[in-house]
Amino acid sequence: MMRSKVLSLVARAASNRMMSTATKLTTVEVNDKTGIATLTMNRPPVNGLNLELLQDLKSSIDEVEGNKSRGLILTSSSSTIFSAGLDILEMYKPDKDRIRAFWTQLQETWLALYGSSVPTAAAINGHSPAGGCLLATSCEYRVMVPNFTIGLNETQLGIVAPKWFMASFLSVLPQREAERALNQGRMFTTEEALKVGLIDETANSKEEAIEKCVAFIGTFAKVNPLARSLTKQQFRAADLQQLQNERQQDLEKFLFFVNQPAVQKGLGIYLEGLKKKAKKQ
Ligand SMILES: CCCC/C=C\CC(=O)SCCNC(=O)CCNC(=O)[C@H](O)C(C)(C)COP(=O)(O)OP(=O)(O)OC[C@H]1O[C@@H](n2cnc3c(N)ncnc32)[C@H](O)[C@@H]1OP(=O)(O)O
Repeated sequence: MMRSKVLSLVARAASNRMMSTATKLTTVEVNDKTGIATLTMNRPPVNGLNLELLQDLKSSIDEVEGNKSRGLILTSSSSTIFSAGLDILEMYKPDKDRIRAFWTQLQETWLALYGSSVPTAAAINGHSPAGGCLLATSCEYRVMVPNFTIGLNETQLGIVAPKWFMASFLSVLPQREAERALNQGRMFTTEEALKVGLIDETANSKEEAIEKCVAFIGTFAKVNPLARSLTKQQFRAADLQQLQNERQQDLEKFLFFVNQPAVQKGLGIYLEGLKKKAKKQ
């Protein structure tokens, strides 16, 4: 029996970057029986990671860290999309101040999720390109529903994944597979992702994916929580420290890159393609 405690009701949804409405973008529900928190992204239509969703994700992760949950499961309220990755509208013809806040928030959210002290798992119940894959690979375990795709497709958009995106990817895949997939901007089907080790298990539904994530988190039931979390943090310390040390340079590098006319042009063409495809459907 699940007592649904909505711990994080967050405001400021913005499907248009200038507009804010009082919609919650993430919810956290803690299961009374298992003590495990399910963090659900809820920014239709595709859980595009804009500034507000990233802020909400970060505060939800902080909440889970603070409420003594036994683990965190990240999932989506959509039936077909886990997350479409970064909201391209944040990067295309960007507002100067907002894009700084956006990238800084992305860094903070990644540091919180990748460095989380609680066991983390992703129930990937839909497509998970780019930033969506970053969130999934920041977790310790991934269960994915069939007929979707996952991967870091940045090169397909003419952009370059930063080092810390690569670090998350490399924490899951061997260097050779990771390098090839990133260079190709490859999107893996669920089956391909399982074969290569990008995901750990498949499940036939979101519910089953969550059950499998719960079972993974349950494997730590008899492990000392402090020893477990310190061990995890030691494994991840170098990646986390590298971004901490280079946060300002990473931001400036991103701003320089994204403002290049050729990059702006590429993003514009990519967006146009997405919109045309959406209209045809
Ligand atoms: C130096 C920079 C480093 C940056 C590092 C990371 C970069 C990223 O994360 S960039 C984002 C990369 N993401 C993608 O390439 C995914 C693009 N989207 C898709 O492939 C599909 O939308 C998806 C498979 C996720 C879902 O397909 P559908 O269910 O068929 O939906 P639609 O394609 O019809 O999309 C609906 C609606 O959403 C808009 N959309 C989709 N993705 C994005 C996005 N990432 N950012 C902004 N907007 C997005 C799409 O244009 C449609 O809009 P409307 O036409 O207005 O309805």
